[in-house]
Amino acid sequence: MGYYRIASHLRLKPSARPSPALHVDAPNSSLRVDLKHSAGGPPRSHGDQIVFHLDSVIQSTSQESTFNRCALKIVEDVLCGYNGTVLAYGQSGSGKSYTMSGDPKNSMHKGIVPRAIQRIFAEKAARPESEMAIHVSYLEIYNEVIYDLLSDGSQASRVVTLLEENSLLEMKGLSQFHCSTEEEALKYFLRGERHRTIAPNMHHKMSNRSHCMFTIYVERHTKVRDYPDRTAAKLNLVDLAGCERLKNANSVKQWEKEISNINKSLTFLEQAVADLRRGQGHVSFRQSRLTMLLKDALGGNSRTVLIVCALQEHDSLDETISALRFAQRVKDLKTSAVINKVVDSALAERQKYERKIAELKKELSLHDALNGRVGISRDEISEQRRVDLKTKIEDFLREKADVDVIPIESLAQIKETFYLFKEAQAHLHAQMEKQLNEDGLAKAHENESNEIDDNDGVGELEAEGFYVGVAPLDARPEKTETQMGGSANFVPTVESFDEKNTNVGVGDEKKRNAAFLDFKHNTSEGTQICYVLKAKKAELKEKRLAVQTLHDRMKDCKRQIHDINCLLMTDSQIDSAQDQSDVELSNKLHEQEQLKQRMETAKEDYQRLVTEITEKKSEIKLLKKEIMDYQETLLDSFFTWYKEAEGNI
Ligand SMILES: Nc1ncnc2c1ncn2[C@@H]1O[C@H](COP(=O)(O)OP(=O)(O)OP(=O)(O)O)[C@@H](O)[C@H]1O
Repeated sequence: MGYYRIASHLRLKPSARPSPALHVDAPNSSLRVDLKHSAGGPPRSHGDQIVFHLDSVIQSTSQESTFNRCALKIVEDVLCGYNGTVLAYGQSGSGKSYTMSGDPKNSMHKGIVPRAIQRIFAEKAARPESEMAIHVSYLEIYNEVIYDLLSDGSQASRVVTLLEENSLLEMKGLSQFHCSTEEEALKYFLRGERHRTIAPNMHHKMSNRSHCMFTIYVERHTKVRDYPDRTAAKLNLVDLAGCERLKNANSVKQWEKEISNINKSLTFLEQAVADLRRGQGHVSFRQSRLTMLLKDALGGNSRTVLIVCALQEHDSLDETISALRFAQRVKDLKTSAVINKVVDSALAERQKYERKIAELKKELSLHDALNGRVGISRDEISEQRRVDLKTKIEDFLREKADVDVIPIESLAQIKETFYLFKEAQAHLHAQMEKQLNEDGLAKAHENESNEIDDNDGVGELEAEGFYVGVAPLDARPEKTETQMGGSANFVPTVESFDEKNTNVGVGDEKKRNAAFLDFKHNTSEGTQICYVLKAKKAELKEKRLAVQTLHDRMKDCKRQIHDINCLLMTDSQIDSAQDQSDVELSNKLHEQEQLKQRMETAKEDYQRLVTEITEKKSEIKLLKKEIMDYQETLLDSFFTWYKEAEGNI
């Protein structure tokens, strides 16, 4: 917050007959009044004079340079976010309205208000990167009542209620209008001008009988920054009613009341200024509407300029001196203006918590230091720290002798430790999965090659003759060097049949087949072997069906493992998002735990099924071997029986 002195300018209305008492020293911004010429009272001695030092003395100056000298800086300040006030003060007819309003439609004679509007809209056009919202309001204080000059209703409906809460003023009933263009703002200003209370007096026909305040509200939003800059400032342009001597006024009750109210409020204004100059703790701003409205302009959040308008005619010398005294007093006042930032409540809340967190961290580190816990960090852990921690966890998991415990250092470290454990577990899981898949494939391959075609039909009779069938691959004997060409593992082929039965010619085939059927069904030996063979084949069929069922279950199990694995992979991706709450994290961990349990169970089932299938397969293998042995026995027995029978014949 900075303190700013109120600038005080004097504008003298051009006069054909200026008082000889007034001596302007424009370069030194001063005015000397020779009191010996002062109207009224006894003549003063020759040396009586007062010199008033101001910020500038403006005489015969254009409206444009008056604006540039007195008001431009304030308007620029408003564009930067400061509140500003330009106050025109002076006796009736001294040129206050000319200075503030002038002739708004005439480029040469337009006053401060239209020029301020022009400057603000020029800035809006020149800075497209800034969003500017401009509103206006216009009020007057007439006989101590505030009226909205922009409202078209009856006088009663235009009354504005002034409320004060926590030193902040609220004007209930004062309309504000948004203006998109300079013309629009000017249109509202002219509308308000038409509603002002005016009456003729001895100085001129259009004397303003009220204090008027035209306010331009500028809300600015700079878009280029990360954190947007929003300012909301207002420019109060005040045209005070002129003080007037009651004896000069036409004696009409209405006017007497007006003049008395105007003079009273101006007296309160002077009192407030005097209190402020004396640095009095309590300043009586509440004595009038005017002082309440000008509280900030005189000592609060505003950059303020006073333009005292004065007449140079000799018969107005007393009023001019009193206006100059006022200007001199105001010049010493200081205000405390600040840039009016619009607070983004969400941002403010965040900043508040950030500050709170920083304070708590400081408190914690102090607490740690007092308890001898040195080197504990509660900040996010660094990348290097993470790598170290990972190595430590890996050593811990490998049960390295020197890492039997991971010391707790901070909450962030505990969280990170959990993540790293999870990462290690996921890695282990992926490895196991890979291994399992490899094993599973190998086993499946092995199982497939172990498949036995039980439709070999060895020893069965076909319609056309004796069917020796095709032995499955695994039914073939593993040929060793010594076994090459041997008959230990007999495979019944036509050749081997012939080999066993060299005496049986091909031409006897029909006879032999009939004898084989006879042997199987009508001899006790053949019937017995066939009975056992049939039972063994039934058992084989049953076992194959069981293997098929186990195979189906194994496929289901494999699918289940794959699905759970996919879920676990998805979860681990979600987990990498850092912005999860503790509750979400705990739910996620719980879900993952359940998935892992399901995975364990599925894997156990899978292993059990693999074992069962392997066992069943070896049983089948044995059974097939037995069947083949029985088939061979059947053939051998048949040949023996057949030979004997042939011999008998
Ligand atoms: N600097 C100036 N140059 C030319 N004309 C001026 C100047 N100042 C004032 N006038 C003229 O003097 C007349 C009175 O001025 P103005 O209405 O501004 O006085 P005022 O102080 O506002 O009076 P009141 O308080 O009674 O309303 C107007 O006709 C105005 O054009």
